[in-house]
Amino acid sequence: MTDLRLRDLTVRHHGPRGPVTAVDGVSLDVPSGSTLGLVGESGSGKSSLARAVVGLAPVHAGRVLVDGREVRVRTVRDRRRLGRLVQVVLQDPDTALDPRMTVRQTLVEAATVFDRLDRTGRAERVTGLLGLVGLDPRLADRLPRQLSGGQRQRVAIARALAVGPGLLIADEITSALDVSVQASVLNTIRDLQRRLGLSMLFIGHNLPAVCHVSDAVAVMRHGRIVETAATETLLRNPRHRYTRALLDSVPRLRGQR
Ligand SMILES: Nc1ncnc2c1ncn2[C@@H]1O[C@H](COP(=O)(O)OP(=O)(O)OP(=O)(O)O)[C@@H](O)[C@H]1O
Repeated sequence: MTDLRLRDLTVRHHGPRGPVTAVDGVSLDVPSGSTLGLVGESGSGKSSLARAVVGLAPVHAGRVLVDGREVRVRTVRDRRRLGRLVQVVLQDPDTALDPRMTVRQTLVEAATVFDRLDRTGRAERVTGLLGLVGLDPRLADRLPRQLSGGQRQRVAIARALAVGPGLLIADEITSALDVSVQASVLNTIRDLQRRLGLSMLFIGHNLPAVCHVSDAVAVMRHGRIVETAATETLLRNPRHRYTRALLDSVPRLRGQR
């Protein structure tokens, strides 16, 4: 079990036209074993926040705390050490997976980063991981291009789980998928989070999808958090007008309330 806390986190990129403050003094908590949703429109800074947690975007100010300890990713060794606790799954499985590696090779590579496994152990781990994400073990010897988008995303999730992390950051993991498979991938990630007792930061722009998997939701706009509340509370009684606007732009959700 792993908890994540951000304190006054500011992320600043150095763009061609000068510095861009993508995340502006954000504080949030992902308590151990729970899911915090982070929702906001494109460009609100969600990915910059996620990337900063794992050292892929520059922390300009503020602190990232994992299990109460401040994280500073400066070296490959730092990133490796953090990877044992925190794994990220990104939007596009096509670019995340190596096209020349079979599913088995991808999963074995991830599973043996920290653990030594013999032949039997490797085979068992691959089967176990595929089962966890709802994939048929017979897909193990396929290449990514021989899988559907949804299957590829499940492989990316399995790879993230292979090291046994305590915290998963899911950044728009269903956005690139066909609408027809989005719900099943959402359900899979929600079940996994519960079964494995993972902590999760679930990032998306689709409020119903984010609410579906999250215990609490933080709403982000222009690099700032405008509202954080338990999911039920946010849906029933949104306080910020931007949250209300997000809710009102989803007719299906309004029908459900
Ligand atoms: N590497 C970078 N260099 C310069 N500017 C960047 C970089 N990455 C992001 N930005 C800028 O930071 C701001 C926030 O972007 P970010 O991708 O974090 O938002 P987002 O909410 O994740 O949006 P999206 O869902 O479209 O990815 C935007 O103005 C974006 O143009």
